[in-house]
Amino acid sequence: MADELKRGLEGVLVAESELSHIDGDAGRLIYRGYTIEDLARNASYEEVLYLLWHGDLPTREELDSFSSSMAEERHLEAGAYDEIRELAEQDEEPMAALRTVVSSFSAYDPDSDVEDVTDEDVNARKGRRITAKIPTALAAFNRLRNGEEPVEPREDLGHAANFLYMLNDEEPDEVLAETFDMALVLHVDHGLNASTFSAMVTASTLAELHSAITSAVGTLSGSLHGGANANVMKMLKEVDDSDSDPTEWVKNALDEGRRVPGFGHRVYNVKDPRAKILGEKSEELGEAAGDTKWYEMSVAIEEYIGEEKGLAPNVDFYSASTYYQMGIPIDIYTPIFALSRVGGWIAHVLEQYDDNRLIRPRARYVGDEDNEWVDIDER
Ligand SMILES: CC(=O)SCCNC(=O)CCNC(=O)[C@H](O)C(C)(C)COP(=O)(O)OP(=O)(O)OC[C@H]1O[C@@H](n2cnc3c(N)ncnc32)[C@H](O)[C@@H]1OP(=O)(O)O
Ligand SMILES: O=C([O-])CC(=O)C(=O)O
Repeated sequence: MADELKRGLEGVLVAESELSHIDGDAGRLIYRGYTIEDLARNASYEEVLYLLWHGDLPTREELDSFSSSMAEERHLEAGAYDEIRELAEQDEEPMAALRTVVSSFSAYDPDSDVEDVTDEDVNARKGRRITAKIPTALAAFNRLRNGEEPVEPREDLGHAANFLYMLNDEEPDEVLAETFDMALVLHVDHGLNASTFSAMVTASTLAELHSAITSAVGTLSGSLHGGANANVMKMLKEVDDSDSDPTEWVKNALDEGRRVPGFGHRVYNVKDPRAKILGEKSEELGEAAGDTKWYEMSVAIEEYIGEEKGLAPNVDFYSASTYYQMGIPIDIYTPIFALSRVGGWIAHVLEQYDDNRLIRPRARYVGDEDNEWVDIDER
């Protein structure tokens, strides 16, 4: 057995996947062979979900039927609303609230007692339900913590537009709906990122889908992963409030040994292609509002860190100013990442079930050997 230690599993191949591929030197990302640029420009979130879950792009008829079957699952049971109300009253942190709610979805899932956790038809239904209900739960949580009543989902709106409608109790205009839909497409899958791997590890024990997705939500929340998008916006606001030059501010942060959120990546050695697309969106939104301050500040930081540290922005860097300009509260940026990424988690869990082997690496033991037992009263 090889004894080479790979800290953080860097570069280690642990599975075969047909879902997404990252060329980290070229800055290229594909889902099932389609470039992220083509998908972002042309496909809806539902269309990409279908591609990931079913293997091919849907025909118009297939997409209509798939989208309706998702929309039908958007509602939440009364018990789920009670739980969300309680979490909002306790002022729970949004990712923790989401993790709890996603876990509890299994209590209301009509397929939860099916014994074969790998059953494809059952998992297709469970996957649709989990993905369809997360936006409803997140929008309800956000409203309840602000003292507002939840807005019931509408089945006549797309996945992205319906979320914004439930969040704001107002149908979004076309620009907002399309921008949000594109952001969901950009975030849905990304190889074996930490949260996806976490879902796969859980599934590999033959735990069922809700457990795998709950593991993944917890893993996404950390500041080295999905949690970085909210930290980027907090940083931009801190820079703005300090009235200092963005590059001066970042220089100080780096001198203090701080990590700058939204920069660096385990796989990309160049700019993340998703950051390019989101950067353009951020600029467009700023221009439409007549204020490109956030975009310009971001560009100044990107240029400085590129020159000084050779680090490029990842997906979280420009999603921050994009969401901010859409009026989305900063502390739900990471739950929104989960709202999209759940589609990728499910796709990878289905692949895992399809060709399962328990995931169980080893650690090199560096602890004591041959200690003598000492009775408790003699220690
Ligand atoms: C959706 C996503 O998950 S995208 C990633 C989101 N996370 C962030 O944006 C948080 C900031 N970024 C980081 O912390 C890292 O770049 C990670 C976690 C994304 C990747 O980490 P790793 O592949 O393990 O790289 P590692 O942590 O070894 O960093 C390599 C070097 O670059 C430096 N570095 C990496 N990212 C940053 C950063 N954002 N700011 C400052 N320095 C950084 C490290 O300090 C390290 O330098 P050293 O070798 O002198 O110690
Ligand atoms: O791939 C990764 O390690 C992190 C990332 O960009 C993502 O999950 O989208």
